[in-house]
Amino acid sequence: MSNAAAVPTASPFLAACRGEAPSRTPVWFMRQAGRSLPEYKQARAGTTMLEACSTPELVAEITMQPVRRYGVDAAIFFSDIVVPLAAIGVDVKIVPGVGPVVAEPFRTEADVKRLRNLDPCDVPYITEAIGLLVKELGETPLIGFAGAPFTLASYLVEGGPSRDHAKTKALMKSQPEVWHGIASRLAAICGEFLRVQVEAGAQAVQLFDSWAGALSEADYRRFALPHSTAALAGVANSVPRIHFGVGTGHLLEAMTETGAEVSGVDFRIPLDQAAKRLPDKVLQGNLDPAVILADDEALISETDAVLEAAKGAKGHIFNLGHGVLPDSDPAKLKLVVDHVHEATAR
Ligand SMILES: Cc1c2[nH]c(c1CCC(=O)O)Cc1[nH]c(c(CCC(=O)O)c1C)Cc1[nH]c(c(CCC(=O)O)c1C)Cc1[nH]c(c(C)c1CCC(=O)O)C2
Repeated sequence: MSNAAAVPTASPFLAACRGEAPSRTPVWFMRQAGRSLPEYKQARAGTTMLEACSTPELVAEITMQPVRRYGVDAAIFFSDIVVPLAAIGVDVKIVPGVGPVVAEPFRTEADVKRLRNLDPCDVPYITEAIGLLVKELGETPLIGFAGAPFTLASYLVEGGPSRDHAKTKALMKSQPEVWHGIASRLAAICGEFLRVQVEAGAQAVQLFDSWAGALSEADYRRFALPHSTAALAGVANSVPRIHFGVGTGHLLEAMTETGAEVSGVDFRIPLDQAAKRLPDKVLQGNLDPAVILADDEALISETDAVLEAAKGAKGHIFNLGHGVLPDSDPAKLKLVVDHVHEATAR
């Protein structure tokens, strides 16, 4: 049984996710916990990212930091998309300033078998951290998340971050059965990772297919969509599901076929255009993260432009169009939260 029912629908974030009229437009930020916060740097000192992610008290503390500071309408669980891979024994490290690096890349039939299923017993620290958070968060909902199979597979196949995803695309085209083997195992792992978080008390989930925008629509449909759909099916009919990718303007409609209730829109597509294309979806987004570094006047007018563009949508959750940049001033993020709340209070 999930604890989702215990959360009052008074949460503006959950009301918006369900397509109901919230008391104000809810706001949260992708990557709201992290390097832009001095208290984060202090909490993380002397601990690697993956160590931090498996220490429940630290996970709970870091997840709470942006909630306390900004008054956002949702917390995002402090973890990383590679945590479930590390949990099943994949030799992956998160290198500061680089990202996930995989010691032995996955490229053959034999490599498919290196991906075993995730068991809830592999991630007791996730269940424990969420238990701590549900108590501390009170009425603020917690968003669980996972990386989508394509984005995770890109790290596994390339061996690390990649601009062009060339080895991944080459594998899809030349050995589709190996590709589908890797991606379907990743879908099972992602689905289970989401399920563990929901069972522990996460009230919504976001599937990050950050790099899906690198695929043509035809390739997305053939090589990524079935696996993302399978991953999200693990938590269907239990909590609202948000689906997000970067540079995915050409995939907006295709990505909704995963069944996600909320479509995350990056900053390249105006929300009024997204609303016309996705009339049945609640939209999340999409202030350009770079605008947080602009002066206050520009920041407020760009924030208002996002709110205005979202008016034709079925529902709107205010967010950035991708993650908070490390140089962001926390005071500017606070300004955006307060402004959205004041401008939209009903
Ligand atoms: C692609 C991806 C990753 N991780 C994630 C994605 C998808 C989102 C996106 O498109 O950005 C998801 C993620 N990673 C992290 C969160 C935590 C919650 C939050 O949104 O605040 C979330 C939701 C923490 C993190 N994940 C990471 C950090 C920074 C590590 C640190 O502070 O030492 C944080 C706070 C590390 C990480 N992990 C990853 C990258 C590219 C990096 C950056 C490496 C660097 O530049 O240092 C992989």
